[in-house]
Amino acid sequence: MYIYTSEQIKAADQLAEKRGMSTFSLMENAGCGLYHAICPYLSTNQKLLIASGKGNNGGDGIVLARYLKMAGFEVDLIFPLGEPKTGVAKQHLHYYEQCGFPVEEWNPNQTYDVIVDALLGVGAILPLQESLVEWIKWMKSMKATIISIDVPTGISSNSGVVDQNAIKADYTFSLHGYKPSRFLFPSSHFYGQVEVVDIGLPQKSNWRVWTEKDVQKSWVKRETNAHKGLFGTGLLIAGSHEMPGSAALAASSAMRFGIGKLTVNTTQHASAIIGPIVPEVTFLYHTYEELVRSEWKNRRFTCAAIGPGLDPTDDLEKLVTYLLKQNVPLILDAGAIQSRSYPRGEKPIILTPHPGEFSRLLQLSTKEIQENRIELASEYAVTHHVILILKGEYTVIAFPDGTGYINTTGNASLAKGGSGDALTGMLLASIEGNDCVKAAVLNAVYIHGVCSDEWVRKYSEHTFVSSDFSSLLPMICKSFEKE
Ligand SMILES: NC(=O)C1=CN([C@@H]2O[C@H](COP(=O)(O)OP(=O)(O)OC[C@H]3O[C@@H](n4cnc5c(N)ncnc54)[C@H](OP(=O)(O)O)[C@@H]3O)[C@@H](O)[C@H]2O)[C@H](O)CC1
Ligand SMILES: [K+]
Repeated sequence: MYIYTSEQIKAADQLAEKRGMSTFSLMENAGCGLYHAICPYLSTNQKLLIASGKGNNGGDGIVLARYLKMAGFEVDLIFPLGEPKTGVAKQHLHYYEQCGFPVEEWNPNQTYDVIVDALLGVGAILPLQESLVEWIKWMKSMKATIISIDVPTGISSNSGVVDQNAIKADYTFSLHGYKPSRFLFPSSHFYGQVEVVDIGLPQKSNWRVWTEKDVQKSWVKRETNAHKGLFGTGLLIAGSHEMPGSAALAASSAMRFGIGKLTVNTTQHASAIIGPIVPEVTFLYHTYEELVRSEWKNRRFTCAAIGPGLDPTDDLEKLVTYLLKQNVPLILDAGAIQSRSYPRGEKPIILTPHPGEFSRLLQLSTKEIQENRIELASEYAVTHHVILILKGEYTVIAFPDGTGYINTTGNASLAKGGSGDALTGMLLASIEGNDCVKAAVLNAVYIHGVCSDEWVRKYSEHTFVSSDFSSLLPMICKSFEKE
C-alpha cells in the first residue's frame, strides 16, 4: 500500500485530469468507494451526520451523503463553514440537490450516532480557524462514532503536527493511499482504524508499506546442497564488561536468522556470558586498534556489525572508518551511530538509530524527529547514501535511492533493552541470506516485529524479553517458507 504527500495527491489529480479522468469522476469514485467501505460499520437505525467543508474533502462528503441517502440511511448533510467553493464540489452538490436531497442547517440540539468528518483533507493549513473550533467542540461532546474522510480534521497530512482541537477519529478512510501523517507522531494516534479506499488512480509512489505478501515473495529458501559458506562469515563487534548481553542477543539472533558463521569480537568477560548462550560463535579479543591492523585481511569476513553494548570513543570511530573502507555490508548500531561521512560504495551501509539517537545525529529535538520521521530519514539516507532504519512504532526504512518503506509489525513489548541488539543480529544474517538488499533489510525488520506480535497474541506485552526472539524465530520463519 502506497503513501502519498499532499503534493503527490495534487499532482496525481492533475495528471488524471490531463489524461481525461476528471476530478468530478475521481470525487464520484471517492464517494462511492467510501460508501462501500463505510457501510459495514453502519446500521439503518443510526442517525448520521456528514459535516462537509468548502473544499474537495467536503465534496467527497456530499457524494457519500447521496449514496447513503439512496441506500435508505438517515443522514443530515451540513456545511459548518459555508457552502462549497471548488467547482467539482459545487457540481456534486447541484446533482445531490437535483436528486431531491436537502442540505440541513446545523442544529446543536440534534443528537447523532455517527458523525462523518469531511471538513478538511489534504488541503488543510493549520492551525484550525476559530470558526471550526466551536463546531468541533460540539462534535466531540456528542460522543458519536467519528469517521474521518482522508485525514482527521486538524492534523497535517505530510507531518505529524496536530492542532490542539484536532478531531480524534474512530475510523479514517484514506483516499488513493496513506498520507505520511498516518505513520508520524502524534498524528497517527488521531486516525483510529485506517482503511484505504481505491479511487481508480494508478498506484505510484516511492514510499509504501512493507507487507506480509512482500516477505513471502522475497523469502529465500535454501538449496538442498547449501553449505555454511553461502550464508556469510560475519564479524560482530559488540559487548563490553558492562553490557555483555547486547552481544549475546545480537549473536543469537544472527545465528537463528540464518548466518553461516559468526565471530564476535568482545571482552573475555563478555564471552564467558555469550558462549553458553550461543555456542555456535567463535571469539576474538582484540582491541579496536588490533582489529584495524590485522584481523580483517586474515579472516575474510563477508559482513560486519558494530555497536551493540559499545561506547562511542575515538578508537571506535577509527575502527568504523576502517570498516567503511572494506567494501562489505556494514551495520552500525548504538555506540557506532555517530555523525560522519560515508563512502559511496556498492555494499550497503545500514544505520539503525532510535529517535533519540537520530535526534543527536541531526541536532533536532525528538519531537521534531517524530513529527517528520519519513522525510528526515529519507533525506539522511539520500544525502549520506546509507540505509537508515529509524526504529520505533512504524519503523521507517529509508534507502539511498529515495525509496522507503514503513513497517507495521511490532508492538509496545519491544520497548525494552535488547530488542535493538536482536535486530542488528537479524540484519547481519539477512543481508547475507538474500541477494536483494532491500528485501533483506525489510524482512529482518518485519519479522523482528512479528516475533513480538506473536508473543502478545499469547502473553502479556509486559513480559516479552529480547532472549525470546531466539525461541520465536524458528516458528515465525517457518510460516514464511513456501512449500
Ligand atoms: N486523488 C485524491 O486523493 C482525491 C481526493 N479528493 C479529496 O480532496 C481533498 C483535497 O481537497 P482540497 O480542496 O484540495 O482541500 P481540502 O478540502 O482538504 O481543504 C480546502 C479547504 O479547507 C479550507 N481550510 C484549509 N485550512 C483550513 C483551516 N485551518 N481552518 C479552516 N478551513 C481551512 C480552505 O479554506 P480557504 O479559505 O483557504 O479556501 C479550503 O476551503 C482530499 O483530502 C480528498 O478528500 C478528491 O475527491 C479528488 C481526488
Ligand atoms: K477530513
